[in-house]
Amino acid sequence: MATDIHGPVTGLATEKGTDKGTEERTEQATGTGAANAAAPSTAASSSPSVAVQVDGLVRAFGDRVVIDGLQLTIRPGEFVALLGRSGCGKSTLLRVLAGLDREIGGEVLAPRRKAVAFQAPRLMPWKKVWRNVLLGLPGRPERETAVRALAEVGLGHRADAWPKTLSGGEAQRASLARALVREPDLLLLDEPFGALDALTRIKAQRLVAELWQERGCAVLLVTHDVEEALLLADRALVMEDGRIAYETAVDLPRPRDISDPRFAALRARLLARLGVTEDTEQAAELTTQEPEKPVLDTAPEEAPEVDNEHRNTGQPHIQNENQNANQSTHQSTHQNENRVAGRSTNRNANRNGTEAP
Ligand SMILES: Nc1ncnc2c1ncn2[C@@H]1O[C@H](COP(=O)(O)OP(=O)(O)OP(=O)(O)O)[C@@H](O)[C@H]1O
Repeated sequence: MATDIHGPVTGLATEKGTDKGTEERTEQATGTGAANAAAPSTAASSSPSVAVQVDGLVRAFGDRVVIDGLQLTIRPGEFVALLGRSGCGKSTLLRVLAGLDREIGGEVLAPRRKAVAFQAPRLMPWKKVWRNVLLGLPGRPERETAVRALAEVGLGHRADAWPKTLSGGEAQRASLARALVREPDLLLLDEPFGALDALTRIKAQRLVAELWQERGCAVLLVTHDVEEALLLADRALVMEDGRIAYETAVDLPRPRDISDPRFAALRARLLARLGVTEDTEQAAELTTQEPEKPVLDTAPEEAPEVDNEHRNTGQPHIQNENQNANQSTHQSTHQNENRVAGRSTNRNANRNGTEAP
């Protein structure tokens, strides 16, 4: 499975057992920028309460500091949405977490098993769909492994198709199958629905919600869509000035209903925070009723249990408000076109005939 070590300094990856505990498949990377790339590696730490821990992350391109002392914690199984204005560094952060960018400062702790799905499905046109799904997997994975993953996203019947014969939604699902086949403890999604039409997008959101609930992995979803964030996530973050400037728990029952006044209130508040609200007065009123929590001014009520002697950077922790959000049980994910992300133990039983995108 995924074994890449990220960061300019290699950390020690641990794989203590064969069970799926995220805490036992965690890797750490530390760095203080390219200048310190030869610093000694640190031992990987593990904690049952943390899937991702980022302390003081810095990423600059030339003179331009895009990520500037960022702090982030994601719990195992937590679904987090990352919002922010274009160019604020969301994809850069995701690439760091994915281990695709090593020129960093600060410390990053992430599961060894992680997978990324981008907005563009990035399928190799000269390989059949099932071979695309297995791309990059170590060993000699069997076709059946790919077919199973494809079946999970409703594409089992297209295993032998060529990528160019897939629709946009099908290609995105194949990309998702490629991520899932890695059995990630952390699934990184970079605007995966951005290129899809509205209906396909809704179906794809449902599919991701169902897969998340079945798999139980932590998810970080980069999106520009506030509603999408609120439909899917336990917690929504806003990135600004190279940091997580704001976060809010999405403490709403699933499946979410956009007509729920609490949904509307959260939406207005997030839009206001992003500076794109159409109704500034309403947002201001809502903000007054329930004040925003600027992350960097918030005392850590529940500091994540990170057993890491290198973790004390003296920077404030991110408060996490979503202890139980992904533990709630729900009946169906298809009650309403505007509802997504219901928990089901039997996905097929709850699809109510609705096809995946
Ligand atoms: N390899 C690179 N070299 C130089 N600059 C880069 C590189 N990658 C990203 N940047 C710059 O870093 C900034 C953040 O980029 P990033 O793609 O992370 O933003 P984003 O928040 O994901 O934007 P969007 O929402 O538009 O996708 C941008 O100004 C971008 O131009």
